[in-house]
Amino acid sequence: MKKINNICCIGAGYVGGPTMSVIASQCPEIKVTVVDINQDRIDNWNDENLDNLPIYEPGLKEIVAQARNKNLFFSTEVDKAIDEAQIIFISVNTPTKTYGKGKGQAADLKFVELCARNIAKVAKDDKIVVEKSTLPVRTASAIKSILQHTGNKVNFEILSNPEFLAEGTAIEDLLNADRVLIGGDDTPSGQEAKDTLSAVYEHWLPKERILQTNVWSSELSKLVANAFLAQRVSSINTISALCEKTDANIQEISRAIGYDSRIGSKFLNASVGFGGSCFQKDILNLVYIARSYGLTEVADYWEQVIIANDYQKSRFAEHIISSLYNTISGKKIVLYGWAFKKDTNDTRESPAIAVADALLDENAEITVYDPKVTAERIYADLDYLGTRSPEDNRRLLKVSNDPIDATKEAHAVAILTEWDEFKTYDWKSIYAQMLKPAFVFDGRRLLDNEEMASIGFNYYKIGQS
Ligand SMILES: NC(=O)c1ccc[n+]([C@@H]2O[C@H](COP(=O)([O-])OP(=O)(O)OC[C@H]3O[C@@H](n4cnc5c(N)ncnc54)[C@H](O)[C@@H]3O)[C@@H](O)[C@H]2O)c1
Ligand SMILES: O=c1ccn([C@@H]2O[C@H](COP(=O)(O)OP(=O)(O)O[C@H]3O[C@H](CO)[C@@H](O)[C@H](O)[C@H]3O)[C@@H](O)[C@H]2O)c(=O)[nH]1
Repeated sequence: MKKINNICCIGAGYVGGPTMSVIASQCPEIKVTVVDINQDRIDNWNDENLDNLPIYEPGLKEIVAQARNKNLFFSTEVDKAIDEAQIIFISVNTPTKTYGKGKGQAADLKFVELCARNIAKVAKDDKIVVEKSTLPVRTASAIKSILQHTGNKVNFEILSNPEFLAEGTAIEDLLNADRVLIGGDDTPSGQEAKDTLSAVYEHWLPKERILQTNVWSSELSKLVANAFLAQRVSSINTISALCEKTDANIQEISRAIGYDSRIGSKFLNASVGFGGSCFQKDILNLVYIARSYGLTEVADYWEQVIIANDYQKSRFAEHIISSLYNTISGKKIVLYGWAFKKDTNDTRESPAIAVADALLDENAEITVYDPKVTAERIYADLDYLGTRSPEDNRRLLKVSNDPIDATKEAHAVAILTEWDEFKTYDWKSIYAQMLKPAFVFDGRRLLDNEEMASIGFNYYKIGQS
């Protein structure tokens, strides 16, 4: 088994940055270089002020402070890092395709292919190439084909090592992973590569948690894990709609079913819908793959998870509109939270974007407060939808840094992210300065019904009538 002292990771994003920071902090003898073509991102990773790191994750800046410029480096010198590394992680983005065949469903693999071509061009000695990005099943064969046709006699072993961290808990998830999955060929050199990568993780994780499979099982397991998790959220969210009609309480239902050890209690929190860069993208990809093999029933089954999620977001927006007497034109509605979940500044596929867009369609005057998301990001998310002009988005939607001041003369507050600080606000003072009747629409089930009602609010909690 090879002794590893040099690792490179292509892609300094939400996965590459935290994952490599943890590897560097746990493996002091290994030099870890994270490279990216985005100069701004790399500059931010190298910023002396650790509050300017491009990603916010609890515990991340402490780990970066400990390892950066010792055995952890961030750089745009992609070729040099590839050349020096024994293991190369590919951790670039694999978004849903926005063009051509598979548009709107298949994963766009152009960035991954560019990495493979770059590795093929630069490598002068044998390398282990690790798919860290989430990829459709059988992508490794495309990477292998590109790498094996370089004619430079370099031997490449391709491994699949999907990442299971969740944002907001990335460092904890990495340090204490339930499992690490490593897929590779069952040949002697494939086995050696799997063991070599396994030894890196064994610096801090027990060997039993490192699972080895063939490449295809590993690639597909990642899509399936996300599909199962998202399915639970959609399942509980569909039942939240039924609860609102029947006087049943979704929290009591989650508790009642979660006590069944076969079902388990996690991922049963009803919400305004799931967001994040992964769930929707990976299920769409699974649906696309199933359809491409002619498995229509399989594809339809999983597609329903996305349809139910879209329904939950629009149902929430429609409830706001109907509660405010079917007209919200010119009414001030404050959105608490824009990130797709708490403790992250990531807004990709955040349900807040869809809810805001639906309210703006009705000419509401929106004010957004999020403790970690910038105004620039919020406008970029809305402009990307192309529903209305950037000028209209800026005219109708304002971003505030003061969550309490934002509620002055507001008709309603809608809670869209479960930031802990929302629970600590003085809701009596908020009530005092809002227009009456004052409404709170709680899409994250954060606040207490009785307390909110006793203050005087018309309080709606998703999943409860
Ligand atoms: N975000 C998550 O929580 C998460 C968790 C598990 C898995 N994943 C998967 O990991 C992969 C990466 O996700 P992410 O959220 O880190 O993406 P990201 O967009 O945050 O980061 C990707 C980075 O790759 C860089 N890049 C693209 N092409 C490049 C090239 N040719 N050379 C150098 N750099 C290049 C981009 O500039 C960007 O900084 C995706 O496949 C995703 O599905 C994400
Ligand atoms: O009971 C729940 C649990 C989650 N959510 C929502 O579901 C979304 C996704 O949450 P979570 O899974 O915690 O965050 P992600 O960072 O998207 O992580 C998922 O996607 C990653 C990218 O593939 C995987 O690595 C992780 O294992 C997987 O949990 C968020 O909008 C949550 O608010 C709910 O509404 N109710």
